Amino acid sequence: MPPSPSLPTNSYAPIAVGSPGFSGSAPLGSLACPFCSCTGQAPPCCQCRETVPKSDVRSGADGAPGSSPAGGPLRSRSVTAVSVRVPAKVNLQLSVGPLRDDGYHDLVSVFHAVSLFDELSAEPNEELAVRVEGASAEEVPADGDNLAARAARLLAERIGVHPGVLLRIRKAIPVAGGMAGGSADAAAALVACDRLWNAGLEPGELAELGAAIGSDVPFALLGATAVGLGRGERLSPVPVKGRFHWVFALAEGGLSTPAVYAECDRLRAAHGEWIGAPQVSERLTTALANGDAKELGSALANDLQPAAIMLRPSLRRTLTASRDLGALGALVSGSGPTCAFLAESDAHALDLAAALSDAGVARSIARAYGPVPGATVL
Ligand SMILES: C[C@@](CO)(OP(=O)(O)O)[C@H](O)COP(=O)(O)OP(=O)(O)OC[C@H]1O[C@@H](n2ccc(N)nc2=O)[C@H](O)[C@@H]1O
Ligand SMILES: Nc1ncnc2c1ncn2[C@@H]1O[C@H](COP(=O)(O)OP(=O)(O)O)[C@@H](O)[C@H]1O
Repeated sequence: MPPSPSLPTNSYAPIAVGSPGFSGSAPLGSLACPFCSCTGQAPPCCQCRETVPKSDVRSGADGAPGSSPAGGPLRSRSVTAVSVRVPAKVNLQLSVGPLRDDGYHDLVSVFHAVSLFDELSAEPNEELAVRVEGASAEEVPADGDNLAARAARLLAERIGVHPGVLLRIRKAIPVAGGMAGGSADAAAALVACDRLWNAGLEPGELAELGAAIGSDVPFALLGATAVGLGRGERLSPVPVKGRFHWVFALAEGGLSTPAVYAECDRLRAAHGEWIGAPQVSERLTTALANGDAKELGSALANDLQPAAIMLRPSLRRTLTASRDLGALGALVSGSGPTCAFLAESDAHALDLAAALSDAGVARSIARAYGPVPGATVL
């Protein structure tokens, strides 16, 4: 793990990765559900049982709603296969601080989990093995370099078992698309293997292992909407009212995350920009709390966007087209090259998706809504 970062000054008290309070802890000192704006109950609350489809509500192997997806009570019966569904993310705000000595940047990253899911199943096997299928499977390593395999190995080392597991991954999240698909699969592998091997780790312990794999893995475990500080791994849930509707323009080929960060540093140096500690946008968090899509659309911001456009100039056309077609907001998702567009409603998202498809500015178009829960045992 990289050394502890200096924190930006804002009102968010991050949940320490590794603490038992990692999952479902509340921001701003109140007990709040991360899926909606209610403050009276631990999640899932009465409200999101209504607003989140039943299949999105976290459930344990016994199907009891509300039991912890990542961890949960140690089970004594042996498990033969575990399937986990895990969402993609879009960064609603991605503010990048100066380059740190360890090669990372301090961030304010407002993560938002959306209903575009990879699925991973884990079953006993003699050795650690990976099979990948689905969209762009050929671009994903099917060996020990797969982030899911690395996560399973790390968990096995931690609990002292042989990593005998076959991981089957069905990809729907674009590869190297800025939607954290690899991190999602690593999170799914942690949850699945924890259950398969009866490890019973606390959600915070899984998050700590996840952070050692990649900065975005703890969020893929937590899901919903959360502010990530440090390198993005120190999370605080953000209250959201209702649901937001998104259209994603998937690009041909990916962008390398380290290359985009390096280009961001290069552009800043070339412009002689002074970079201070990033701050959470109150305008954005207020829009989320109020369920105000119009306001959220104009508060979206990504410091990596100029770098992504520099490395992939065609993204400028994609973003411009969406604004012309009436999106409430548009931005590059994380390090790109996927672009995210906010719609007013489900019907508006359908129209926007059709118009973007006709405009021919993307390899393919996907629709999704957020927030949704993190890695969840099916
Ligand atoms: C940019 C973001 C936005 O959420 O994700 P993507 O959009 O690519 O999915 C993240 O910061 C990516 O997180 P993740 O993909 O887990 O990155 P890591 O494996 O931890 O780091 C890969 C590399 O990205 C750079 N990096 C990552 C995180 C960070 N806070 N500062 C950095 O400079 C470093 O060069 C690092 O070596
Ligand atoms: N399970 C996985 N799914 C996707 N990519 C993976 C996986 N394991 C390793 N990778 C590698 O990680 C790189 C980044 O992938 P991904 O997480 O999808 O992108 P991003 O960091 O832009 O969100 C890919 O180029 C791929 O080589």
